[in-house]
Amino acid sequence: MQSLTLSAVTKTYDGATALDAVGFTVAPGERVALLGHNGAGKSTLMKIVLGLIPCDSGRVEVLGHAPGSTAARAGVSYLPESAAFHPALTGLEQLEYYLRLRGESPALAMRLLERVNLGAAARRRIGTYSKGMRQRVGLAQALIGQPQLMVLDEPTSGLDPVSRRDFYAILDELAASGTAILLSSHALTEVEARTDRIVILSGGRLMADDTLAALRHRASLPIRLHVTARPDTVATVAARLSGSRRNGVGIDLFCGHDDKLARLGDIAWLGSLIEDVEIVPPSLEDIYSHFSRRAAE
Ligand SMILES: Nc1ncnc2c1ncn2[C@@H]1O[C@H](COP(=O)(O)OP(=O)(O)OP(=O)(O)O)[C@@H](O)[C@H]1O
Repeated sequence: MQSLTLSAVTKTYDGATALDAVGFTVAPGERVALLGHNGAGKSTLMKIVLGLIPCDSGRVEVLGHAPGSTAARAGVSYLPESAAFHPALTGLEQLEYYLRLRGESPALAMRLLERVNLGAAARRRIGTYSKGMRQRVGLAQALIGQPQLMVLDEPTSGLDPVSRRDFYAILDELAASGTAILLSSHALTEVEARTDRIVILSGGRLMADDTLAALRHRASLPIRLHVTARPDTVATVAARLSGSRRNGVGIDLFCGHDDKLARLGDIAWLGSLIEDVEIVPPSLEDIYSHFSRRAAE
């Protein structure tokens, strides 16, 4: 059974279409990134999955149940983009409060805070926390009850690079134990490395739904071969590798997937004139622009 199934989901606000026949699935243990420009429909989709708003038509199944039903809510957790907490409560008190609301033992609060690296600050008021620390309280809250599906709306905005890495390490652990994760983000570089599948929305329509490798293949964008020549050979190397672009001792060649090996052969042929070569595939940013642009055409 899929953890989340959306099929032909459509939603309009006062006649304006926010989601147009969107369909995709998230399997247990899968980490899926939901990408799209501002207004693409990401938050609308998440609200429908959480059962906060209904869709106009289509089918949504959350852990095999209707969104917002008691059974679905028991297995789903949510982290909004800017989690707001009571500034006068300590992190520990806030977590104990959420645990009681979910019918769990408040004694679990400290363990959850330690898991998100907030053990030392647990007895400080949330009003004194940084934005990153508040976001981690939000993550601790989302971990209550070992959710089977986590819905995370731009979860790493406001986190520093180390906190982001720690955050994704926790998501990896959860996914490894079978939790399905749907997260929206504008930080494409981090999503590229830390998710299994990419869903791209544009103007409420689904433009792409696949692994990064498959999207890369479909987009067939040029691959960059970055060649570093020895300082005294750069002009010769640039001339021999026709179609290249020079930048100091670096020389860039662009080629398609199918002629990559032939181009690498040309480079290898130059032997000791070359110091190094790096293969740079199109980034998620390039792929995202490709599929989003297609939507506008
Ligand atoms: N309550 C509402 N009433 C009317 N229109 C709405 C409402 N909520 C969202 N919309 C519209 O629906 C469209 C999709 O909005 P949504 O918030 O889902 O996009 P998003 O992808 O989450 O954007 P962002 O990245 O800015 O959060 C937008 O055109 C938005 O203006």
